[in-house]
Amino acid sequence: MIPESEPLELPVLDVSQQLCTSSLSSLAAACKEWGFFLIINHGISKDIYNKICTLSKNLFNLPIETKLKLGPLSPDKTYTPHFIASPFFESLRVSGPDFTDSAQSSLDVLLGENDSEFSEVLQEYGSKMTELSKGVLKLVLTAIGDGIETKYYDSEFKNCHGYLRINNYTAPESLDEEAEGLGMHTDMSCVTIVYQDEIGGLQVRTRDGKWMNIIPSEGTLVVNLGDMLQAWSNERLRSSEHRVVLKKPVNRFSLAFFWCFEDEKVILAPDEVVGEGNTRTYKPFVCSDYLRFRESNEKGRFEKVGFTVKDFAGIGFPM
Ligand SMILES: O=C(O)CCC(=O)C(=O)O
Ligand SMILES: [Fe+2]
Repeated sequence: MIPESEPLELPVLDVSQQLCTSSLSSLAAACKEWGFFLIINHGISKDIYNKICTLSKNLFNLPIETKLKLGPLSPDKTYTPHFIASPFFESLRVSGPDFTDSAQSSLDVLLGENDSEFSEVLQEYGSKMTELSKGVLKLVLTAIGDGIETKYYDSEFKNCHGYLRINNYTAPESLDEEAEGLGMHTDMSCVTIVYQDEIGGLQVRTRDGKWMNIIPSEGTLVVNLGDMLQAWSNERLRSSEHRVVLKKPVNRFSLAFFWCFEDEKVILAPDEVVGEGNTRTYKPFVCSDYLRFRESNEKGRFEKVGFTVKDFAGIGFPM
């Protein structure tokens, strides 16, 4: 069994403030070392989480036959049933930029009717998370080097898009051993912003292989850097390896907002980001080819680390 890490001071960023040089350098260190950090004062209210949680529970409580109308064999494929990622995990995807439309079409299939309250609240959440993701990404780029954000944000990141996964973890019946709610994985995004409810269970892996608990705290969101940023930055930014463990016999709820490059984007670290005298560690690749590689590969599928962006495009890593 892998030991759990001693509690360490986690990087917390106040995103309502202009960051000073020392906060930027601790942000850069956190992004390189951990691949994640926490944010506060992000302007997303507790109220919106409660609403999404309550409304989503009604959907997850529908019979499985109904939910499977959006399952992996359906045209929409927006619902991931239990036993794909883990026996406990199920998830509904809502895609931007028109979150209302995406939520509405899922609801039409599930309920056969409109639920404007649900689609409106998801639109509000999606728009806020879009703005937050852009802001967070700009901060990360600013942190990794002078002028990087100014030079590359517009040219490289302006076509990014977001989608939301509403995750529901059913309560494990027996807790003789900790149940794995979601196995260790990396996200395929540039950045992912996660809200976890008060149950907790999100863990991030340190470079020396220890698991660090991310204790939930009201008003705090978790930012995980994803594979796309790891490759684009030539590993100056680390893709966070994380998982969810279920330690209590209760339902757990989370929202993960993925901010990603457009499918056709060719990912190649700019020379200035690689830095003089450093070796390039990734071949250029098309974003959608990597997504397909992860989906089609048993070990890379959904949530299993085994085949990641390093295996796909890392120089000196045979595919
Ligand atoms: O449920 C969580 O806290 C994390 C979910 C997650 O990592 C994901 O959906 O990729
Ligand atoms: Fe994740």
